Amino acid sequence: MSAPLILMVEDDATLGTSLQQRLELEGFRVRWARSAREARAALPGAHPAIILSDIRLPDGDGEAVMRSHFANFGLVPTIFMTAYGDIEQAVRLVRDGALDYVTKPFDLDQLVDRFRDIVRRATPQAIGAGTPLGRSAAMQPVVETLSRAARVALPVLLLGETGSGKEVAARHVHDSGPRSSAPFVPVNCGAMPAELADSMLFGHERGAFTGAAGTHRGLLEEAGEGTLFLDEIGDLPLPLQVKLLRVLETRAFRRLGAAEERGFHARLICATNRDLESMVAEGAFREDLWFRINVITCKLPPLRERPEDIADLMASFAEAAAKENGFPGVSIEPSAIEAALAHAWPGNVRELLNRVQRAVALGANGTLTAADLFPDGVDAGRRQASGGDDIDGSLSDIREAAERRHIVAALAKTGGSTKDAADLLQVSRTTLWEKMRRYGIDG
Ligand SMILES: Nc1ncnc2c1ncn2[C@@H]1O[C@H](COP(=O)(O)OP(=O)(O)OP(=O)(O)O)[C@@H](O)[C@H]1O
Repeated sequence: MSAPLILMVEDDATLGTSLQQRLELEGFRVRWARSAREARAALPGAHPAIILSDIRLPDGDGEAVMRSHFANFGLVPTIFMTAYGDIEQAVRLVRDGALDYVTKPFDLDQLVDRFRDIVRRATPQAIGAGTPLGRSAAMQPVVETLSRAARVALPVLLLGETGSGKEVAARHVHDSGPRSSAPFVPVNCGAMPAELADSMLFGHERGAFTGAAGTHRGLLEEAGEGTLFLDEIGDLPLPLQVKLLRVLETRAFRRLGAAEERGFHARLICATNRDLESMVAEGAFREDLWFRINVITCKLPPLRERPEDIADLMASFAEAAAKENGFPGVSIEPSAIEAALAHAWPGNVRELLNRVQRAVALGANGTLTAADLFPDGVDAGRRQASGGDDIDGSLSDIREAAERRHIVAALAKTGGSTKDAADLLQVSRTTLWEKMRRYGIDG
């Protein structure tokens, strides 16, 4: 795969040069436009993974460039660079579809981390049918429901906290079913600027509105016979909820400005971390749409409720991160697994992935320690896990939780061998089996 392309729009030669050098060092390709005119000329054929743009340009502003590009070619993750005083404009830009803005002078390390995250999220190869969703007891009913869902074309609604793996689950359903060779089209409903949302979803004909220079296929059309994944469906504005409902009822839609209808053939998967039922009760989400999308419902458990998966995920994230950084391999210290098991993971699998990637990239000697994983302090993680200074649970609850964590860590260290884990824990294999059964740990 070629290096991700960043289209940088910046008229300041000094800042532009240092950004270009640093980004290229980090493995990105950079195309540098020094004015609004150059950006407009470069954008249509460039297909950048990310746009990094100054707001004020000598011959215009980045805002106008972004709007016309989004209107004609769809959203591209865009980060604006602003000087003090442009903040109001930057906030408006984010509301209109830009991903974020940074205030000059900004921290380049953080910007590079952000870019990596954007590229990773947009790269589907890390997930799919081949991704083990999890071996834990809490994930088993989820895996079964998703496998059954893959075989039928009914709508699926995925619920769960942010970062718990809803998009991974959606791709899994798509990749495991008969539509796997057709497109999987993810749409972040929360990130669609209101005035472009119609055109992004349904497409438009040339001249359908000011600025519509050519025809544009919308996301419904892009999905073809594949899967349309509507992430953050709870953020879909009410007028669009009405339009989506009509599409689901008639299985047809119309491009903006078009006379004829087109068939909608894709399978629908929706996801949200919001409480749709309460939204329905409050009138913020249409009940009829909720009935339509809520056919097969599946709740992804938060990572803290599936501790048996933590060691597996750490191992696979560490291996991938080592490969990405050109390291021969990484060994994970038991203390790191212990610390991970004690952490509350408010950001779920995404937080684990980010922590492991950072730990592998910055750690030394090919070993991942608890301190690498929690540079902010292992104790901070523990406190969160146990709910601050509250003394919660009896002594035996706490002893059992610690015993369980220890067994999971030993099994992870021995690659699942109960014999070696029993040796490590200095108990008989029978004792180990009994405890595994009692704590619901898979062998
Ligand atoms: N089983 C898994 N195996 C590998 N990676 C995973 C797994 N589950 C989640 N991830 C990774 O964790 C991150 C978050 O997952 P995902 O985007 O699916 O979560 P989400 O619930 O859709 O989050 P949000 O609600 O914020 O959209 C992604 O980088 C994803 O690749």
